Amino acid sequence: MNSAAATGSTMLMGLIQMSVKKNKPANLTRCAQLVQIAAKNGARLVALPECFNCPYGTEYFAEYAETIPGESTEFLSKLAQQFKVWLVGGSMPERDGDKLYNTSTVFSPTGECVAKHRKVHLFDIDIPGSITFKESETLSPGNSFTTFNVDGFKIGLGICYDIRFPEMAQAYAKLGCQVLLYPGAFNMTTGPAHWELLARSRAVDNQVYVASISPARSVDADYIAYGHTLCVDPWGCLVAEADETEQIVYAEIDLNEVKSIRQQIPVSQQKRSDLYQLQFKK
Ligand SMILES: NC(=O)CC(=O)C(=O)O
Repeated sequence: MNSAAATGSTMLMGLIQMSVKKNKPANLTRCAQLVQIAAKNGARLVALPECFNCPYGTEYFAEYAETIPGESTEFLSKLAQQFKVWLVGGSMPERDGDKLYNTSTVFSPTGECVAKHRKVHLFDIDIPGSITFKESETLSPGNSFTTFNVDGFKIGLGICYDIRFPEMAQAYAKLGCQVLLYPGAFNMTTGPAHWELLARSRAVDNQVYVASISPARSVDADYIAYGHTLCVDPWGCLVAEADETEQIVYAEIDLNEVKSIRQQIPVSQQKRSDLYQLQFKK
C-alpha cells in the first residue's frame, strides 16, 4: 500500500464516457451497467457525462426534460444506493415550471441528493462555416455555485461551457475545493482545440484536480461529441484520458498532492489584492 492510501488521502474516480442514444430507457439501462462496472472496480465516486439520458441538442431538451426529483434522478438515487458510490449524474434537461435548465445532480451512497447544479454559462457560440449553437434558445441559466464533500475532498461542480470561465473555477478554489468536475460535451471543432487545454489551465490556475466527462462520440448524432474524458492533476499533468469510444476512465486523486503543490508554489497566498480581486456577488 502506498503512503497516500495508508493515510486515507486518496480516492478513485470512475469517469463514465457513455454512448448516449435517443432512447431514454436504453440510456438508463446502459448507465446502470456502467456504474456497476465502475463500482466493482473500486470507484468511490462515479461521474456521468453531460446529457447522459438524452441526445445533446436544443431540439431535444424540451422533449426529454423532467422535473427533479423525477424518473431519472430517482433512478440515479437508487443506483448510488445499490452500488454504494457517490454518483455525479452528469447532466440532464430539467423542467421547472415553464423554464428548462441543463442540470447536474449528485447522490450519496445512501441515495440522498446532496447537490444540484444548473449550468451557469449557456453555450451560445457562432463559428461561421463550422458550428452555431444557442442553448439560450431553450434553456435558462443557473445562478449559483455548487459544491459538495466526499471523504475529505471538497468538490466544485460545473457543466461543460462553465469550464471556459476561469473566475468560476477560481471561486471554487477560494471556497476550498481541491477537485472540479465538469460533465461536458465539446464538439469536433472546439474539442480538439480546447478540451484538454481548458482542463489543464483550470487545474494549474487553481492547483486542483479537474475531470471533464464527455459522452462517447457517435458519428450518427446531430451533435458529435469529442469524447476524450480526462482527469488532470494540480500540476497540470494528465492522470488519465479516453479516446472517443465508450469506456470508463479511472483516476486516483490525492489530497496530499494538492497540499504539496500548493506549498511548493503558493500562488493563492501571493495574489495582489491591492491590484485586483475576485468578487463574489452571491
Ligand atoms: N457544449 C458546451 O457547453 C461547451 C462547448 O462545447 C465548448 O465550450 O466548446
